[in-house]
Amino acid sequence: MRSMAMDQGAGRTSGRTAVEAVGLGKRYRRRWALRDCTFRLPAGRICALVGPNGAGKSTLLSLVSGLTRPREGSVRVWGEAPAGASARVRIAHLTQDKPLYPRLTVAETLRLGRELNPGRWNGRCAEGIVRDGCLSLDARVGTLSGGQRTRLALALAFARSPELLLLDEPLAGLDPLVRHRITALLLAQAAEHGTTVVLSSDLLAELDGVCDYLLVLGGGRVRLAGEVDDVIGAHALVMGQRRGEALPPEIAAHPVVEAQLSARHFTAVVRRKGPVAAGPWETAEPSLEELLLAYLRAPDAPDLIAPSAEPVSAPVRRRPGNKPGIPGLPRNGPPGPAGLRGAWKSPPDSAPRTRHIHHSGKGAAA
Ligand SMILES: Nc1ncnc2c1ncn2[C@@H]1O[C@H](COP(=O)(O)OP(=O)(O)OP(=O)(O)O)[C@@H](O)[C@H]1O
Repeated sequence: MRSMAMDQGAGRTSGRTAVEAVGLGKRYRRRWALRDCTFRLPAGRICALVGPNGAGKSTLLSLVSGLTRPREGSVRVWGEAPAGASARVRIAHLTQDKPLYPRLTVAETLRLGRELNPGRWNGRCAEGIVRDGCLSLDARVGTLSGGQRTRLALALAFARSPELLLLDEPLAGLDPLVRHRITALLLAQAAEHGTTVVLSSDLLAELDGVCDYLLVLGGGRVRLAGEVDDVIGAHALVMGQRRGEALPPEIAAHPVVEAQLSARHFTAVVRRKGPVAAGPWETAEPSLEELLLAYLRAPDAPDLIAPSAEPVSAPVRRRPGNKPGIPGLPRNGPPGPAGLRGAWKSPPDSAPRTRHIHHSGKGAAA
């Protein structure tokens, strides 16, 4: 699936900036939901927005769509304030509850969409999406399944011809087959119309191959941002036989994002400072899912803002201890054996497992 997104994206990627946030913060009463959020999303990307519950994903989408105003900092969409009239027509925001009128039929819903969006309603697109899902035009929205409602909501969103589409967990609650169909629909439509998409999702395994850009939030801040390939390429997954209490020093010499030690084996995701030394262990590139899981399990691991995600208008303010961007590493270090990723899915032994070691800086497992 990765190549699918990359191929579709390649032709429409440009140097333009779709979204740029600088020091963006939102506070609800006494608590910050999002703070010091700085990143750039280039146009034409399919960006995964990932983070644990309460990380601020919905808040960020609302700020980008202009639904909510920031408490501090700024966000620009196509260089403009998102709440302004000219930016607003270029943005579609599908919130988690996918607001639709249950008493209207599908046909009435599409008619309403046309009436509310004069001059920029693509009826052929909406009808095509509805027809491909075999939705009856006479069916009442209240009787549709979750997947059918999602399809109708996406039909409304794409028919508005947005240049930026913000989707808040559009795949939640759908069965795997429907998720696959909706994802394929999303990729095809985004490719056809050149839409920049931000897709919030906790279905980590399904983001690989769909998204070519990554924004990971945690604790109300940006933890990872940039091209998926750049971010993955800055890390290594190392696994081998355990010999002692700690990780081998050659591996612990790299900043350890997360390490797991079982009775006989260790696995670690490290931020590579250079090639990982050869030794009695295997080194591979982590999959997107492995990398995301490592960061989600290690909330104190250092943030990584790739150069591709640095705003043009202002430098990224780094938290103490965080290293800048990706240090121009050669990709991949020593290659792992073929099929390693598949094998990694199951634990390397069945001994009572696992000790998670989280590091915020230099690794030295204890
Ligand atoms: N309207 C609101 N009033 C008060 N607090 C809010 C409001 N909306 C969000 N919050 C708080 O802001 C924080 C971020 O919430 P947000 O919904 O943006 O996170 P999220 O990453 O989308 O979470 P989830 O994955 O559960 O949807 C949470 O602590 C939440 O309780």
